[in-house]
Amino acid sequence: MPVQQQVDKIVLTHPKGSSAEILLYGATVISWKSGSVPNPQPVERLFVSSKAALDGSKPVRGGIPVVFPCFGAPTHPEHLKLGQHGFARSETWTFNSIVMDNEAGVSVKLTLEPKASITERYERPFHLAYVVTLAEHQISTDLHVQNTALSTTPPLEFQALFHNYIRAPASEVSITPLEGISYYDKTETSEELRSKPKTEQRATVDVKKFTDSVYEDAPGIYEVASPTNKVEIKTKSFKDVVVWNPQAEAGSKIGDMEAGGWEKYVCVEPGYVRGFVKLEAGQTWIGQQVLTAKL
Ligand SMILES: O=P(O)(O)OC[C@H]1O[C@H](O)[C@H](O)[C@@H](O)[C@@H]1O
Repeated sequence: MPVQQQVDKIVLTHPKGSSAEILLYGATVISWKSGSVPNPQPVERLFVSSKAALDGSKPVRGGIPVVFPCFGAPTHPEHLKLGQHGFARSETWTFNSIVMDNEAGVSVKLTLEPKASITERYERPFHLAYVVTLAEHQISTDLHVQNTALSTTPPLEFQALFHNYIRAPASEVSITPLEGISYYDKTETSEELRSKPKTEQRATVDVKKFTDSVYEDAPGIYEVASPTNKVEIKTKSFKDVVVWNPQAEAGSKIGDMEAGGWEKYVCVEPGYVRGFVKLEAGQTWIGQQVLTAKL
């Protein structure tokens, strides 16, 4: 069966051999196994910590967590009761439907609407739909945000981001093309330095040291390359991208990170995180990424 509905997750299987697993908790993609043109045998492309909780007790340390409506600690007045990265990654979504099931792609839709656990911390009405589509060498994730409020209310203001943990040796991985793009360095020691933009000088960005960089107005198409995995990330409506690897310096302090886990991945996270999307009542915004296995 190309779409298998289990108690806690949806498993997608493509007729050409690729597969994906989506946890209903957080709509988190926790596995994407894909071959590529040069290497047709499917292999795991995402990193999930062996210490990650998959039982809904906390956001998943790995895969593709969905960040909404705030990135990092909340700054918007409507988000102040929310935790880091908002609520989308820590709520259980509903399996809505199979969108497509053929050789071109196997696609499902999950949804999230206001419920008590959300409305006690966040008052704005919204409808989220998340469409995950698996193709032979690709997975795409589309987040549809609808402002379901009455037309007299002010726009819905939010941030959104896909927190991709791409499996790759951190000592060898490079991310391109970010040269010349301005970024905010969250590893800096003071708020003053963290809020001062720097300009990326490197033709290829690496994560050999603790890295937490928010690139603003980035190209929207990236290559994450290492000797064992190469993934292209093509995005729509996400003007920013975050590159994060904690290395031992910060990684050893993360409770659900396996020992040395930071050596096995890089997070390359397309998002709209500098400023806010402003969505008028009745309107829908779509943020999208397509990940393509290239090696
Ligand atoms: O530990 P989490 O809440 O999952 O956040 C993990 C990381 O997410 C992003 O990459 C942020 O830029 C980092 O500052 C943060 O440490």
